[in-house]
Order: sequence, then structure tokens, then C-alpha cells
Amino acid sequence: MRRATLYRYRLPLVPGTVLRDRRVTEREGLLVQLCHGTAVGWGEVAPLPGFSRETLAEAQAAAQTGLAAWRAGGAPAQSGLPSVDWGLSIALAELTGALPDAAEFTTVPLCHGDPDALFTRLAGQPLAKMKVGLYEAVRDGMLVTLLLEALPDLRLRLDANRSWTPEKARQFARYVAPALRARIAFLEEPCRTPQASRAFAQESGIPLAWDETVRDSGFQVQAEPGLAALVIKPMLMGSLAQVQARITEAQAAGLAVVISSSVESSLGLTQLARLAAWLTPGSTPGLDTLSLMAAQLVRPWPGSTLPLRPAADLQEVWSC
Ligand SMILES: O=C(O)CCC(=O)C1=CC=C[C@@H](O)[C@@H]1C(=O)O
Ligand SMILES: [Mg+2]
Repeated sequence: MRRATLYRYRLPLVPGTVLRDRRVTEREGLLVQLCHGTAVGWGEVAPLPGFSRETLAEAQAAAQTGLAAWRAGGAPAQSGLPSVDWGLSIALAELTGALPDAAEFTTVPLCHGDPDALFTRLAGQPLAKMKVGLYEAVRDGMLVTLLLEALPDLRLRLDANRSWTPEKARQFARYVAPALRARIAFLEEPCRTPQASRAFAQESGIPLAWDETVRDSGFQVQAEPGLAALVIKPMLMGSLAQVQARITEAQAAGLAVVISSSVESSLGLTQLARLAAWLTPGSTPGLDTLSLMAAQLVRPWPGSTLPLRPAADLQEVWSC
């Protein structure tokens, strides 16, 4: 006997959370629970506003269609909505045991904010991620230099979210000495266009990573001069099969793959930690977004002190 249930969640975000220039106060999404005999599988369907093309209402409608097909004995057909295809396929992978339990809970601290807080937080860390492009490029360059000089064991991942013109990117690089640039693991999407980002990576010697570009239509995985890594956000990409295929292609091209958060609940994040341990061993995932939330959901992230909302508190919205 098969049974599928959809639950709606709303989790408050810490005050001042900004995603792609928007101030956001809460994260909304759906959890799906599949039951078959004694086996249970959970998944999360949570389009990320500003990043996902589908709305939560569209995702819910497509999830219901897919779950009804599964309930009738079939496999959920691909909806073409990444959040739905990801959430349903990962629930199924959990149900069937295809998703291993072992997880990579070491993650890369995500930093923004004032330099003093950064030094305390990052002392002793081997790797951290810092957002750039939110303030003046010169200030970003100075801060990166300050951090790398003060913490000689630290390497940085940087993310500019396509915010710089070529001139701004050059201003940033001018304030980071070439010897320090070697400790930048990669810079995600420095410039407004992939072409400008490529040119900047070649000129500056700072390794490049694609994140937004992976989701551009027509994107093909290929090794390119200066390209170090692909950042993969499964909630924005699609089914487990699609995610697996992209990871395999990237690894075959010699690129590092970083599994990254789309600001999922703790349930979704623990599944991404399992995915990372399974498919990208040796590459520390970028999952440090639980600190943006005021609570955890259903499954705890090891070591988090945030209150946990149990499954019994979830609001059921649909079942079949
Ligand atoms: O990749 C990581 O280390 C953490 C996730 C992360 O940086 C992001 C998640 C979701 C939206 C963005 O603000 C941001 C990104 O742009 O990659
Ligand atoms: Mg990014």
C-alpha cells in the first residue's frame, strides 16, 4: 500500500536576511512524505524566490500530479519544475534506500558582515565562503587581503553573483596581491556575463566557478581555461538523476563539484549532506545556511542548537 502526503512549512529567517537584493523574512516550502509498506521517504520541494522560476503554488500543483501517479503504482513523471523533480526523486531515493545514510556534515562557513566578527569566526578554519559584490569592489579586495594575511591557514571561496563590470572586477583584483590570490579556491560568477567572467579569470589568475551559469539554457559542461568548479544546487536543477548526470559529466571533465544549499530546511540540508558524501567525496559542500533560520525542521543538523519542529507539528495540505 502506497501513501503520499504533502506538508506546508514556514520558517522564520533571521532579521536582515537578503537574497538577491531582496530582504526576506521567512522561508516557505513543502515536505513530501512517501510511505510504502514499512518504508518511508521524505523530500523537500521549496522553490527559492528570486532563483527558481516556479512559484510554490505551481510546485504544489505539479507535486500533487506526480504523487498521484506514484500512488497509482507508477513513477512520478518529470514535471520539468526543478524543485518538484528534486523533492520527489530524493524522497523516492530515501524510500528505496538508494540515498546512502552517510553524510558530509563538515561545511564551509558562509560569511558576510563586519571584519571583527569574521576574524573570530574564521580563526582555525581551513576554508570559508565570502560574498563579494555587495559593497565597493575595492573594499571587498581589501577585506579579502586582510583576512588572508591575518589567517595564513585560510583558503577562501568567493561569490560575486554576477555583480561586477570588468572594471569593478579589476579593482577588486588590484587589492589582492598575486601571492594571496593563490589561496582563493575559486570565485563564483564574478562578472555580469560568462564571457566577461572568463576574461577576468584569465587575466587575474583567480580560478572561476560557475553557479548561475550552470542554469543558463544551453549550458554544456566543459573544461575551460581558468574554470575550477561547478556549484550545484539540486533544488534549482532537477531530479536526482539529472543532478547525478551533471556531477558525473563535470567530474569527467576534471572539474570540482560543490553541492550547495538553496536555503533548504534542516531536513533538506541533511539530505544534501548525504548527497555530497555519496557523489562528491572530498569536496566540502556549501551548506552553511541553517544559521539564517530560526528553527530546524523534522531532522536535526548535528551540533545545531536551533529548536527542532517535529513532523507532528507540520500542517498537512494534501494526501493520496
Ligand atoms: O554555496 C554555499 O556555500 C552556500 C549557499 C549560497 O551561497 C547561496 C545559496 C542561495 C542563494 C545565494 O544567496 C547563495 C549563492 O548565490 O550561491
Ligand atoms: Mg553562488
